[in-house]
Amino acid sequence: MVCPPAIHLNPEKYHDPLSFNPWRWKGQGSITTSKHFMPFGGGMRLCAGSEYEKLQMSVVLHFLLTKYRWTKIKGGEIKQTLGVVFPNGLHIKVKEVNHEQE
Ligand code: HEM
Repeated sequence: MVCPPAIHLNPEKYHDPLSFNPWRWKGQGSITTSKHFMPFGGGMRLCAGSEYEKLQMSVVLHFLLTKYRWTKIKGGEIKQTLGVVFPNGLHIKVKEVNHEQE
């Protein structure tokens, strides 16, 4: 049995693991499951919804990032527990982008 958060937040494998840095996987190809990266589990218990979920997250993120602008108001401090939590929340203001005015 493995604990994915313990693996994903291992500073011996990932430099500064709590910082938001999607580029840490740049150039590594499309790794879905490895012994150092298993967001959807692995092996016989691999998440049955993993491909569907990756498509859904791509579509949702695409629209959230292209149609809206986000401004941080307060919070956002990360605390490492068994997972990653925001003890004081993360307050953001979301504004729809008006592409005609840009
Ligand atoms: C971001 C979203 C999701 C994440 C991070 C996630 C993660 C996981 C993980 C880590 C496991 C393995 C649990 C274990 O080893 O016991 C799992 C199993 C599973 N997931 Fe997901 N999941 C997600 C979304 C979904 C969705 C949308 C569905 C269904 C439409 C789904 C269906 C399942 C099923 C049926 C299993 C059990 C597979 C088995 O034991 O044979 N998951 N998921």
